[in-house]
Amino acid sequence: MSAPLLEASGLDLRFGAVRALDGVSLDIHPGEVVAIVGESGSGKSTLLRVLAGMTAPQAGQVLYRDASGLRQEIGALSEAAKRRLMRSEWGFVHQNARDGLRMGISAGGNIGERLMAAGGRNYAAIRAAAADWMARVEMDPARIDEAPRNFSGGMQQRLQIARCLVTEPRLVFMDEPTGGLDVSVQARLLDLIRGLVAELGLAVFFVTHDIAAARLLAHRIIVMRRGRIVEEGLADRVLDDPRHEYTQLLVASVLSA
Ligand SMILES: Nc1ncnc2c1ncn2[C@@H]1O[C@H](COP(=O)(O)OP(=O)(O)OP(=O)(O)O)[C@@H](O)[C@H]1O
Repeated sequence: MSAPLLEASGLDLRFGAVRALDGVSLDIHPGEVVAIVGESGSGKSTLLRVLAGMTAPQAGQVLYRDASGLRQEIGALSEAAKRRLMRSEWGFVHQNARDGLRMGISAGGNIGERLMAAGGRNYAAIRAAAADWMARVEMDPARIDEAPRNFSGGMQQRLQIARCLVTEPRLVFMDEPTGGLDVSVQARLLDLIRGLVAELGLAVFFVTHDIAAARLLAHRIIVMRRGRIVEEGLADRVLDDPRHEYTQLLVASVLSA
């Protein structure tokens, strides 16, 4: 197997008396999709933010192997270096599309801006790429000049995904990417994400409450409870043969829902 893209070890983070992360270690390999599941408050979003360098852990480290093969400790990078990484090799899809879009500029501008941040300068080519990406996420490219507020929640989420993927990052973090959307919209969006992730060979960490989404998208599942990893393994194994009592409860609560 190829060397890990990202390796986290011994991550600890407390908020007062709450241990949001308690000795978390994990890794992800190129092209691997890892779902982080667990009940509300188990530390999923905190873990994602720490892995993406948005929040510093109180102990432990996150190492990232960049496109040139260099292993970098995320906590030791300057803010500018982290922003560069986020513009080029990484992407982040927020639960709320508004957190990942610029609401004041057009749909095409939202996608094109990320290409320009990555060094694109040819306006016609950027606009063509933006239109192409709108089509890839099943949006109407004729609406390229419309502002995000004109689009439904599901369409805004598609736009956020297009903005994130247009630069073909190596590693994408997704925090409940279909949370808050209607169930029918969620299903189509999950299908779309699954297709794009496979086509681009992306490595993805994605946080979800939704065991069905984890089954659909993930190769591997990490189960968190009270800031700790209680179980991890291949998605089918974890869901069909959960070993930890807590995972059994999570899976059973979905089956009986
Ligand atoms: N900035 C913060 N200040 C104080 N406590 C926090 C902060 N962020 C998270 N916590 C606490 O840390 C714990 C883990 O929170 P986190 O948001 O990571 O859980 P989660 O599994 O993502 O939950 P949810 O599914 O509800 O988003 C919770 O008890 C939460 O209240």
